[in-house]
Amino acid sequence: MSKNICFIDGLEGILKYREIDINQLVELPYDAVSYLLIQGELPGDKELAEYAACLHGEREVNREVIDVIRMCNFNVDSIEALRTIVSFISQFDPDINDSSPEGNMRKAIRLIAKIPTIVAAYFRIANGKQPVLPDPSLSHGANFLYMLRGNKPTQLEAEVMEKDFILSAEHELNASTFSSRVTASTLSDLYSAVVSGLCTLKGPLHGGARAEVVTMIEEIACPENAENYVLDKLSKKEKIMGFGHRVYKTYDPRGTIFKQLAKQLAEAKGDMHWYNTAEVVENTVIRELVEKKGKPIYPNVDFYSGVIYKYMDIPPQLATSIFAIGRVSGWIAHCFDQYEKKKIIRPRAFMLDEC
Ligand SMILES: CC(=O)SCCNC(=O)CCNC(=O)[C@H](O)C(C)(C)COP(=O)(O)OP(=O)(O)OC[C@H]1O[C@@H](n2cnc3c(N)ncnc32)[C@H](O)[C@@H]1OP(=O)(O)O
Ligand SMILES: O=C([O-])CC(=O)C(=O)O
Repeated sequence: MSKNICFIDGLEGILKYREIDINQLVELPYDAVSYLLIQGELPGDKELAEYAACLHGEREVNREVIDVIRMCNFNVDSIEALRTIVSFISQFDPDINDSSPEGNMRKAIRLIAKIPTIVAAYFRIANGKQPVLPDPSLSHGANFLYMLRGNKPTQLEAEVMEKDFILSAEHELNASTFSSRVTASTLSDLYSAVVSGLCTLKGPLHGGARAEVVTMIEEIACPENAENYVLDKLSKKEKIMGFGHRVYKTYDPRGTIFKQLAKQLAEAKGDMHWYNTAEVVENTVIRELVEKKGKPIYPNVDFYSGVIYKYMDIPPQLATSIFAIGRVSGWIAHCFDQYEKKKIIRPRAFMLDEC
């Protein structure tokens, strides 16, 4: 059942994937969480080894993909390229016309495995460098950073990236997952459903907020500027990116974990600057909106993840695509659930009044 994929208590700030709390999930490898979401239960050692081997073996992309990346416009957000290329690679998938559960699983593995390679290759080519071949011996997070930079990340950076993918992987019927499900509900193929998800994730009210957070932290530049920046925005009735949530009326549990990770990275790098800037933003928003106005506007999943990207030298143009690397497992879990239902999603227009 779709409600079994994810559980959110927006008042208590509890999040579970398949009945397992996010605080436990974040200690697992991304491959295990991806398996859990898609297969419905945690893998045993043998299942995990097999699933990981399949994923790691499917990371490479073909020559044509690199040729298309070279034709992209590098002055816009990377999600423009990612959306196009995911659509492009569907033509080369030998299972594109096989909608059996087995065919869909093979497509799922290729999508989860190749999206990080596409994002990293885009980044390297955009910066005048050659793409780096994936390293099958590395975890999802470590391999992504390796393909991005051309050298192995520190253990902490690899762990933070892995946890970012896990924390971003699933969130019930958020806008992009809903979009993917609607596409799957017509029995359209998995690539089309993932492209729908990517198009919807891009918006700044949803996954696009993470890129805006990175830009905002850069613009604020130092903790001394942060309070006035927030007060100025609020006085103009503008939103502070990375805050607020339709479901959480308390602190987002992923926000708490991301905040700890941001602090760990800041300490390890001996540079508290971005973390302290973010903390003043948070304290000001909470004082002005929660304490003075009683509005439940706390940091969401996009706030401290954006701060982490500052510490990992990840530019805003990559932030939404990196979110998608994690979220694709959630989209696929929902699509598989939807395929089983074999029922088209077709709400009536009056239902939009309640959204
Ligand atoms: C992965 C994700 O999608 S997580 C969300 C990522 N998006 C963002 O961070 C963008 C900023 N946040 C927002 O725009 C919103 O909080 C959303 C889209 C996440 C949720 O939207 P909704 O549930 O529709 O809340 P809505 O936008 O109506 O806001 C309710 C009130 O809180 C205020 N508010 C909500 N978010 C913020 C914010 N980030 N900054 C300032 N005020 C805010 C609104 O101005 C509104 O005030 P009002 O009642 O006085 O008019
Ligand atoms: O659930 C939502 O509405 C937004 C979302 O995707 C998330 O918080 O991860």
